Amino acid sequence: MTTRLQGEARAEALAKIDGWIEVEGRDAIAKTFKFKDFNAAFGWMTRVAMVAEVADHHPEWFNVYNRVEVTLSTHDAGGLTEKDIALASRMDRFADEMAP
Ligand SMILES: C[C@H](O)[C@H](O)[C@H]1CNC2=NC(N)=NC(=O)C2=N1
Repeated sequence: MTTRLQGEARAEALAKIDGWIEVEGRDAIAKTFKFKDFNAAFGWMTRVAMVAEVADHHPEWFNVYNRVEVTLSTHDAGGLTEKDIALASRMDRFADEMAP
């Protein structure tokens, strides 16, 4: 069972990902991604969905047109774990690959 990130390990993990904020009142991280248009946003979501399903670790997200608001937390652990950091990294990498 994955354990919640705390203390130094948490700080180190958060330092590895860019642009993610800690959600107030909940042990989770969040980031808003913006794309060229809806197709680009949905294409990115599709790529993320594939790796999320394989990892059995799923994002909470909300999409309108070219914007995707993402929140990551590990429900089973009741907070932020390495699984969230790993998914956040994949999301960032996929978004970078789509940049013009
Ligand atoms: C039963 C199933 O494996 C669990 O509910 C998985 C599915 N996806 C999940 N996603 C997230 N974000 N956190 C979890 O704890 C989680 N658990």
